[in-house]
Amino acid sequence: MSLTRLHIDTFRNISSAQLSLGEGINLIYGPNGSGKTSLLEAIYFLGMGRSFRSHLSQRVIQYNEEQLTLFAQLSSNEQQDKIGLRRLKNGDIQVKINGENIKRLSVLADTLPIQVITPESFSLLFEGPKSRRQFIDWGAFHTDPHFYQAWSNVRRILKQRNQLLKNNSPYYTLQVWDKELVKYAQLVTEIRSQYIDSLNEQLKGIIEEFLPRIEVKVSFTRGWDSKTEYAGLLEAQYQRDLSIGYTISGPHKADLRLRVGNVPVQDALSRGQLKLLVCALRIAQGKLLKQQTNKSSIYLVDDLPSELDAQHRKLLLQQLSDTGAQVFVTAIEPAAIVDSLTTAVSKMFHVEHGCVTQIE
Ligand SMILES: Nc1ncnc2c1ncn2[C@@H]1O[C@H](COP(=O)(O)OP(=O)(O)OP(=O)(O)O)[C@@H](O)[C@H]1O
Repeated sequence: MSLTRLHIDTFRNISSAQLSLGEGINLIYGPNGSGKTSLLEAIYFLGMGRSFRSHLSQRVIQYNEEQLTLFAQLSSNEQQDKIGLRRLKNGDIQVKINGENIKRLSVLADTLPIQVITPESFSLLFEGPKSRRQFIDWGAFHTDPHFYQAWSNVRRILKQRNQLLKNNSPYYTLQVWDKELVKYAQLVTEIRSQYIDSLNEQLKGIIEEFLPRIEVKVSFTRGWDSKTEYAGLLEAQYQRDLSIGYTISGPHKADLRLRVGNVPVQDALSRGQLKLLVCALRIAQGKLLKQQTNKSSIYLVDDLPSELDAQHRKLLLQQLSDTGAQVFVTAIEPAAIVDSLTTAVSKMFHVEHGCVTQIE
């Protein structure tokens, strides 16, 4: 699966661009502040309905403009799909797939599985559990059709439950919610756990390439003590939950644990090694997606040369090529990427002051 065409209108400093894209590696180069990351961000926005840089979506609309428009043509297994997205300054978002209005952004995410590797990526390991949970849930969402609904239900029920706790409601009023919560929490946990097991299998060979002789263990914590039954725990923790007005344990507290021996990776690996580990995790996700669903990810790789030495840059590009995925990679100088590739670049784009030109 790959994007064959991309049209961008009034997105950050890109006023207008109509691009014909290549299947393998698409190299985007240009000076600082030219709009390279904005181009990657536009692809991400089209797949997720939000930015990977700013949580304020209106920031991506070009200054003094009222809206942004994105359009892409997607080719997968003989099928051609057209995706259009318009985001207005007032917050409205309109999405169309093959001319049909789409109400849920999850349909977009399902259509375009996007992976991002940026200089900020390694925060996955350092920031709070939210980004690590998002990492697990990206895989759970794309590989299990039941995950999205089960996780949406968990979040909805937790919201109701927390409201009841804030209102000092007696336990029996929570019980009916808890029954449902337990059911969906178990399903979410099962899917996440299975996903992490499969990911570990994929990861072994990839880590050997990226971090030879280092044994990284990836495990999953469900968000409550694994020896305790969730229903009983919710009842036992009712007074505590009531005092803080919030459900303290559950799948919303799940986390990914990454260790070398018994030591957390952030204390055991160098900064560069941590970045390689994040790359390995992303590649493993892409390979697993392909294996389990026959879908390919689209990789957005920002500012690669500044992050890795020449040998590891080569290794990462090789591994990305091996996934068969479409890759968009940015650099200030094209040589930094071209010299690290064993295969030819599929398409090359030069960006300057928001103007994107294809180099023949
Ligand atoms: N909403 C907006 N409207 C217009 N221009 C914007 C908007 N938001 C950001 N910009 C400008 O867009 C430019 C492009 O930024 P971008 O991060 O895409 O550049 P880049 O080529 O990736 O740079 P670098 O190599 O330094 O990472 C910046 O100069 C920024 O000031």
